[in-house]
Amino acid sequence: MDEYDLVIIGAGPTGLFATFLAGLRDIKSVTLEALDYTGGQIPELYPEKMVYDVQGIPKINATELRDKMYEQAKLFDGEIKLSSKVTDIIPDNDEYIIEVNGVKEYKCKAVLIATGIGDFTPRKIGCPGEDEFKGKGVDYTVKDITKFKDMVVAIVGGGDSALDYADELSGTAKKVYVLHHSEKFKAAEKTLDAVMNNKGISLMMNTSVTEIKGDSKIREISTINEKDKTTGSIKVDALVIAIGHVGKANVFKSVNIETSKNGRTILVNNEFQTNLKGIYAVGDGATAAGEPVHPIIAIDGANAYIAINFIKKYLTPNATMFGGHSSSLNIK
Ligand SMILES: Cc1cc2nc3c(=O)[nH]c(=O)nc-3n(C[C@H](O)[C@H](O)[C@H](O)COP(=O)(O)OP(=O)(O)OC[C@H]3O[C@@H](n4cnc5c(N)ncnc54)[C@H](O)[C@@H]3O)c2cc1C
Repeated sequence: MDEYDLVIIGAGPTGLFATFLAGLRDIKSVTLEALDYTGGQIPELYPEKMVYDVQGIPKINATELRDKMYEQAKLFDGEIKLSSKVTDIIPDNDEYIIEVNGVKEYKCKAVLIATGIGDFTPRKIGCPGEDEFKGKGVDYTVKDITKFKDMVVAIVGGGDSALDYADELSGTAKKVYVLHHSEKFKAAEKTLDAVMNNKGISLMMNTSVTEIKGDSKIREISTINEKDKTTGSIKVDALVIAIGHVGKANVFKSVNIETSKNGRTILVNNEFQTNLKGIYAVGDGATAAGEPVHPIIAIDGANAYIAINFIKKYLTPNATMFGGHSSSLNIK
């Protein structure tokens, strides 16, 4: 069994930065990622979007940002293992044994959980036809806009993802509908403005999808107005269901890690330690307040910086808390 000081679970933006930081602080680490690629939400949910809110980078394509994060993570030869889903964390005296894909693979002194929104299980509508037409016109993300060229597309949802997709697709699709079950959207002001001012998008408030119909592919959706209960139908070529993910803080059966009331995030203290000694959590899937207040790369990264410093102190009690400015470290 390979032994490490630290096992980092998840190679999304937070896990990648933590990998770099562990190297910066001379912590022997391995990062385990369930998927066969790194970057977490970026490749999964917005590979083609531009990102503007990373310090020092005015504007960058999300996939390019992920590639740079990977390059940074590998600066100190930090080990990153793909297709490695952590299925359990087993206490072993003061250490932990990490089970990967059902097999006990690693032993470590500390664990940093950076599993974000989990394994990207999309929330479903739960109507007839949803499973039948999945992949035959029913999608849960938009990864390639060109796939929707000249199509009539209905998008279900009222948050940032749904409205972003609508705005993006309106330039490529023939027609875009947004169906939202309530009368208020839950999106950022700028996103909302863009959609409200986009004449290519038809907004259908208080509207839910009740059935998805078709033959070898989707042809039509049935709808209901939640307020006056009138029913209707729309002929569509594609349906994008963007109503979030079933976020569930990872449950590792051999340890009882405390989570928020809704079970979606792991609770941490101001050192990013969970209720268990030696197990830390950071990123979109960890919070002191129940829900992540700022689920963005810069904040998650800053928190990873603090977490790694506390982990360093945990592993080496006489180490200094701050490892020094990177510009002073003579990194080759
Ligand atoms: C549409 C959209 C646009 C966004 N735009 C921006 C933006 O412009 N700027 C910004 O700063 N932020 C943006 N974000 C948010 C940003 O992507 C997240 O804050 C960030 O991805 C969180 O990183 P994370 O590593 O904590 O979690 P995640 O990105 O969710 O990554 C977690 C990783 O852990 C892995 N994992 C889960 N369980 C296990 C397991 N048991 N074993 C091994 N691996 C596991 C997952 O496969 C995943 O790769 C956006 C998010 C979305 C959805």
